[in-house]
Amino acid sequence: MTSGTRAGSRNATSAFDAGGATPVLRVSGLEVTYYTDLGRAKALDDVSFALSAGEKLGMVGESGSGKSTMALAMMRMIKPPGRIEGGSVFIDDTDLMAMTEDEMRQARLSKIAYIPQGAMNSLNPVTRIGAQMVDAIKSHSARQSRSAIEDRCVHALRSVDLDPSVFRMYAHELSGGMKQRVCIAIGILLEPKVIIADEPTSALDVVTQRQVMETIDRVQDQINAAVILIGHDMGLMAQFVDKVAVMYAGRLVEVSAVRDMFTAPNHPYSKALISSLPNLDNKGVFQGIPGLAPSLLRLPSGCAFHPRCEFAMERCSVERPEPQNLEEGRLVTCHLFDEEASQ
Ligand SMILES: Nc1ncnc2c1ncn2[C@@H]1O[C@H](COP(=O)(O)OP(=O)(O)OP(=O)(O)O)[C@@H](O)[C@H]1O
Repeated sequence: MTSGTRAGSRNATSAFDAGGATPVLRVSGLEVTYYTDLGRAKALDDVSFALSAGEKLGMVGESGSGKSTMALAMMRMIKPPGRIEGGSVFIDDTDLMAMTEDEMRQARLSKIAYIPQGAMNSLNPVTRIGAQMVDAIKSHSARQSRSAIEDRCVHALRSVDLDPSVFRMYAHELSGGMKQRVCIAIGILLEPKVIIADEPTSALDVVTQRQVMETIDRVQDQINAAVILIGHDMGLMAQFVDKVAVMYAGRLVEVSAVRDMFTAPNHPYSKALISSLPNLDNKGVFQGIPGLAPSLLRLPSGCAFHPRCEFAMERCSVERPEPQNLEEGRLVTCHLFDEEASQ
C-alpha cells in the first residue's frame, strides 16, 4: 500500500536530505523527558531532520504531540520538570547542545530565533515597541551606536511592512496582525539562520493570517533563513511550506515534501490527517480521526499509533518502528515499510 520507496538506509539520522543542498540545520536524535509526579513523559523521542537555507518546514500534529517541546529544546529553553536527555542541533558546524550557557544566550536571536505561541500578547504593554527592539539588539551587540541600532530596528519594521512610526508606539495601539509582525521583526533583527514560529497565526482572522504568512515568506527571502512553522492548520501550511513534518506522541512519523504529503502521504496517521480535512467531496464536513491521542505517561506498546491505525498488523502492537529514509528525502516511521523492504 505504500507509495514511497526505500533508499536502502534504515538509519534516519545518517541521511540528512535537505533537498539536495547542504543543510544549514541538522537536528539529530533529540530527546526530551518531563519528570512529573504522575511519571515520566517522553515528549520528544529520537527526533531527527534537516533543513537547508531558504527552506520552510511545517510541523503538524495533534495537541500534546511535542511540537512546542521540539522548538523549546532546539532553543535550549526546556524548563524543569523537563530535561533534554540527548541529541544534537547543528547550525552549520556548531552544535547548540554543546555550547556554554553564555554562548547559547548569544546564539538565540543571532543564529536561531523563536517566535513563541502567543508572542504578540507577551509584548511589554508599558514599554514602547522601539525600546523592546533596541533591548533585544543591545543584549547581543552592546557596542553599536544608538543610531545604528535604531536604523536596524526601523529596517526590520519596514521588512515586515510596518511604518517606522510603530517604533514609538505601544502594543495596545496596534492590531493583532501588527503585533504579530512586530514579533517577526524582533525575530529577524539579527538575521538568524533559523527561525521557529510557533502557531504564528492562531487568534488572527483568516485575512490577517494570510498576511502574516506572506510576511514570513518575504522576510525569509530577504535573509535566506530556514524556517520552521508550527501549527495545526494543514490548509494554511499547504500554501506556504516546502516540507511537512508530522509528529505523533513525541516522534516524527513522517517528513515529506508538501506536494507528496498532500497527494500521497505515507504514514497512516498522515493519511488520516489529510483525509480528515474538509473538501468538496465530503461537503466541507470535518471528519476527525477515530480514537484519542495517547497520554505520554501510558503509551501503547510497539507503535504508539497502532490502536488508531486502520492498517495495524500484529507486530505493530509489539515492535516499535524505527524512522527510515525513503527516496526523495522522505522519512517515515512505520512497519508497513519494513514489509515492503523484506519482499
Ligand atoms: N511543563 C510540563 N510538565 C509536564 N509535562 C509537560 C510539560 N510541558 C509539556 N509536557 C508534556 O509534553 C507533551 C508535549 O507538549 P507540547 O506542548 O510540546 O505539545 P504540542 O504539540 O506543542 O501541543 P499544542 O499543539 O497543544 O501546543 C504534553 O503532552 C505533555 O505530556
